This record gives sequence, C-alpha cells and structure tokens, in this order.
Amino acid sequence: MLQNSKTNKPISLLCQSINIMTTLSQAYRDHPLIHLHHIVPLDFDSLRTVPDSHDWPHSSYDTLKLHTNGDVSIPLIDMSDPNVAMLIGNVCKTWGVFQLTNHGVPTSLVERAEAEAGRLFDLPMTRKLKALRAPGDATGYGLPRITPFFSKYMWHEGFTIMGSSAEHASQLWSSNYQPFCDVMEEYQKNMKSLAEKITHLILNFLKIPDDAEISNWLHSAGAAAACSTALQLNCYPRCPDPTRVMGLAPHTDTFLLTILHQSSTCGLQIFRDGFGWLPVTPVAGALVLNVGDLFHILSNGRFPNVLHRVVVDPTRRRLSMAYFFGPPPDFCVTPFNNPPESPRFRSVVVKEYVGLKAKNLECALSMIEI
Ligand SMILES: O=C(O)CCC(=O)C(=O)O
Ligand SMILES: [Fe+2]
Repeated sequence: MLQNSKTNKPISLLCQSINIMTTLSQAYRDHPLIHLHHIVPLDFDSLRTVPDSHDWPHSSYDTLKLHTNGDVSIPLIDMSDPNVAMLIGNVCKTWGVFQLTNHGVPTSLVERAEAEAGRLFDLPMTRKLKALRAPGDATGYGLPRITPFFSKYMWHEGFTIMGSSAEHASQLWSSNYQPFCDVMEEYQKNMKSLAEKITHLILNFLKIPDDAEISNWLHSAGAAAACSTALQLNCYPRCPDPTRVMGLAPHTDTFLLTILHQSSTCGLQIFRDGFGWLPVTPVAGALVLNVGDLFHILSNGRFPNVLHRVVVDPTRRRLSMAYFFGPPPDFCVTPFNNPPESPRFRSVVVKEYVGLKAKNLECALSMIEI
C-alpha cells in the first residue's frame, strides 16, 4: 500500500481522515447568516449623503468621540527583542492587543497585498457583484458577518478568502486575476507562519505543557495539520458625514489570534475598561495582533479578547487585511488552568463555538461559561 513519506500512514487512511474533517468554510456554511438576503454592500462612490439604512443612532455618534489622553497608547513590541515571549505574554494579559515590528513579513509583500486589495475594491460594483458571497457561504465579496446583529448597516465592503481565492477572483477579473491570487496566497503563508510563531511563544508563556493537545496541534500545524484560517480584506470608503456612520461595529474576533495590517488611514479603535475607546494609530511596517475568543477560553480568561471597532475617515478610504488563525473546526479547546484555580469555561469544539457566535455574537462566551 502507498504510504505518506512524512507520516508513514497509508495514503488511503489519510484521505479518509481528510474527507471526514470539517473545513472552516463548511463550519460557516453550517451556520449561515440570519438574513441571507442582506449580503449586498452599497455602491458607496455614488452617494453624496448618508442613507437612513446607514445612519447610526445618535448615541453611537456620541461614543465615536475618543478618549483624549495622549499618554495611553497600544503597546508596541519589537519581535527581535530577546525578551519577546515575556513581552508578548504580559501584553496579552494586560491589553489583549499590541503592535508588532520586525515581524519578518516583507514590507514589499504587505504593500503588494494592499495594492491588490485596493484593485479589487476599485472595481465597478457590477464587477464586484460577480463575486458576491453566495447565501450561506463565507467567502467572496459582501457585508461583514456581524451585520444581522445591528439595526443599521456598516460603511464597509469586504472580501473573504479561505485558502484559494481563484474561484472568486476569476469572477472579478476575467483575465489578470492571477497576480491577486498569487499575492494573497503568499500573504496567507507568511501570516500562518507568523501566527504559529506567536502562538508558540504564548503557549510557552502560559506554561502549557508540550504534550497538551493544543501544543501537539501547533507542532504539527507547521507541517500539514489543518488550521482554521481566513483572510478578510476590509474597505471603508470615504464618507460624506463620518460622524453618522460606523465602519465596523464593536465585536471580538472568534479564533485564537488576529494579525491585522491597516493602511495609513486611522480608524481602528479598541475598548479599554476605565478609558473607553482608544485609537490604534497606524505605525509604518507594524502589524496589529489581537487576542480572539479562543485564546480567551484557552487562557482561562487571563487574556482579554479585546473589543474593537472601526470608524470612518472623511477624506480617505481605509483598507485593512485581517488574518484569523486557530485550530481546525473539529479541535476541542479546553481552558488551561492551574489548580486550585478552576476552569471558567467548559471545553468547546471550534465548530460548535463558530455556531454559537453565529447565533449569539458576543453572548457566545457566556453560553460556555461555568
Ligand atoms: O479594519 C480593521 O482595522 C479591523 C478589522 C476587523 O476587526 C475584522 O476584520 O475583524
Ligand atoms: Fe475584528
């Protein structure tokens, strides 16, 4: 019988296990958006005023005002620092978010990916609609997944990639779509390897033993083991009256970690207890990393899953690329606690948590709280 040279497992067995494993796209398909017909973004370029559908209540307008204490800013960590594990671990505990420099992802790659994302959002709406996310699907062009939880629409258009972008890209551009696919593939590879490195540092910081299931998964993730990953391209067009709209409503991210590249236009804000909304000011060449729900669970609540949102700029459109990273949909996440500390959450399988989040958004966590 044929054998896989790395694992020495018979190929037929490997194929079987691949067939029965849930992919992240499948996990999302199992939990479709509540209002399937609400998937078409507005043609923002044609608008001179904010339509009622996108006009957020006055109360949200008030909260758009930022905390003005200039001393408080998101920590910046240099990945070449010899104490990087300690620095990242401590910041995950105290903030749940940081900016990272010297991360090893080539600037030219990030710039090419941003340029290709820009080329996508520059297309006329008739073209973008060719790659519209199908009802129940998670990939392609469309509104943010959290849309059904809010009574108003966001000033946002997005494009979601899970693995290859070829199918949707070929619908966007009948020719000349390969540069887009190539750069997005290379970008995802770089993000995956950075996410693995950071997760490894954090597991060490938490003193999670090498034989724990999460460590085993991470060790094999670099080789071939399945992961849950997605690349979300976000575009926040210019707005005639940004004080009345919301770019991306407050939310936490679902998986272990998010690695975000933001263009030089401001807009991302995080909520910090005692301070309110703080801006994550773009730093040239830095990536923004934040803790998601699954790391919050895994760390037994020690790492805050930071609440964040995006506000819109009056003069410049803003682009961002968010890479979400976590264990595969069938993986069971168990809080790591040091007795006598007791677990704060019950164990949860990733795809079950994706389902809880799809139905309950921020209440999902409280549903697995002990
Ligand atoms: O655009 C940003 O800065 C944030 C995007 C984000 O939070 C997301 O895609 O989940
Ligand atoms: Fe997010």
